[in-house]
Amino acid sequence: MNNPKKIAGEKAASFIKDGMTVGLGTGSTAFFAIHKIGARVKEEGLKLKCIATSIESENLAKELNIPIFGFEEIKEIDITIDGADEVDKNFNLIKGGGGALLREKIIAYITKHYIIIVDETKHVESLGKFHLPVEVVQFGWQRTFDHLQNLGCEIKLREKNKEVFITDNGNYILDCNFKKIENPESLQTTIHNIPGVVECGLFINRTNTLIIGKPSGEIEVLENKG
Ligand SMILES: O=C(CO)[C@H](O)[C@H](O)COP(=O)(O)O
Repeated sequence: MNNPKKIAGEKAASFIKDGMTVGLGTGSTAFFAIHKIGARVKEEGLKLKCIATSIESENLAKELNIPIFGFEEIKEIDITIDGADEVDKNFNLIKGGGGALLREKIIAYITKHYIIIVDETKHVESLGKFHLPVEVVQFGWQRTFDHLQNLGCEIKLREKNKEVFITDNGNYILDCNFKKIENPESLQTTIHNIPGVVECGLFINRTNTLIIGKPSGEIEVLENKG
């Protein structure tokens, strides 16, 4: 049995070429891509400029001697490799299961080639079985909760180790269970209009390449031509 996350992550790392600026994703699938990039930096002497989507990924990259830069130096990214919680047939995503959605989205929006790596269980017909993470400011979060609930979802304030989970940006996450999201684009607009919302985990029209790892060892690479 192959590890689908590992083979997808390692395949994605093979897209990176010497001299590129690279966005490093967050989560257990991105972990394998970052490790492979670290190995390529060490073995092939690749010269890269990398930026991470979370403190966790930045720390991992530093351990692997991957050069990390800030936004003072990086205006545009050649390739970002990141995981996702769900990917629909139109390449739209739910992200933020690991709580890094805001930084992930900022990085996605300056990326020329956005590569998403998943195992096949995450490739779905339509989004919504996975809860939609919404990052909200702490001030008045209960009222932001009410506005979101009025959209017809069940919501949980995210916790970790029995404490309220705090993002790298000092905010809370409300996990919104919509069951099925019929129109991700219009839902994103509606959520963005709620006061207190910082960002939501819908990534519309961003993915260029989807890499799906399977336990058989097969890797499917789908290009978004839309
Ligand atoms: O969006 C994310 C973190 O905010 C992750 O990319 C997403 O949750 C997938 O994680 P994993 O690869 O561990 O299943």
